[in-house]
Amino acid sequence: MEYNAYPIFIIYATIIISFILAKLIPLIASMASATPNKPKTKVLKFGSEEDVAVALAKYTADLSEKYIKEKGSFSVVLSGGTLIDTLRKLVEAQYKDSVDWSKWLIFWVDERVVPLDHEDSNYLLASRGFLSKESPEGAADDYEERIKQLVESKIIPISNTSCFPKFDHMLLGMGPDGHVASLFPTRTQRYEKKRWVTFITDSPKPPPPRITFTFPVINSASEIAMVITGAELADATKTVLGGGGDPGSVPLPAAEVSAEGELTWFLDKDAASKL
Ligand SMILES: O=C(O)[C@H](O)[C@@H](O)[C@H](O)[C@H](O)COP(=O)(O)O
Repeated sequence: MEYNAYPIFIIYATIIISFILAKLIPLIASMASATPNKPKTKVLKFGSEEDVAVALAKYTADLSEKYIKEKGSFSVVLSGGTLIDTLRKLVEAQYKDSVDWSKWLIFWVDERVVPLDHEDSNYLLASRGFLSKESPEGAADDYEERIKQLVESKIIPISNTSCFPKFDHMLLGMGPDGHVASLFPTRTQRYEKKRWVTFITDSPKPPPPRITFTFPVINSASEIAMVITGAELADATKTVLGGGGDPGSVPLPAAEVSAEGELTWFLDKDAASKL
């Protein structure tokens, strides 16, 4: 009787193919579901504004060391308002001498179009606590032109993803209405998609004339810290982070912030009280 090895071969082949498929299918499924480079968001809750200030100083000093080691400079974009005071720990002894300030490139995410010595100037606020122009439109054009010069001289890179300037670290505040920078819920500047810097002449938050980075620039940053302290921000924080807000309503500007690297929310107990 001729021994037919054919069925045995089929059985072995079926076993081997089944084994390979059992390994491959989960791998293909995980690769298909993986979201390429999905930016990360972290929410850190602290007991007090003082605790936020301590953590924010360490976070910023660590990023400063990382980026200066990687690229020889550290481009930092600051919001105005209470953020500057919450950065106060960075100029205390622990970091004052260890941070390589000479490699920092400091920018403002927005500025009030007032003389640099005006009480409302973010520059004055930062130059006091931490570091004016013709029209708001002219100031916006000037600021954008200066950033373009820094991009041309390769001091500020362009994001390969967005083709907008890519800052290392942005520190943003938020208003009770959910605005960030000078991008307000009820103003059109929040929808600007081409300009790097735009202007507003009727800011709901005084003073009315301001210039501001646009969302394409903000969302091209490597790291963004949303520094949110105080009970007056609890509602907006809940709307953005706690799934609040009316279904179908236009998201708050703060909800549209994303970083190409990591977005970290620093909340004190009061701001996080409704989460
Ligand atoms: O120039 C500004 O006013 C800021 O850039 C603005 O976006 C600020 O960060 C928020 O309004 C929060 O301000 P406070 O921290 O002062 O509440």
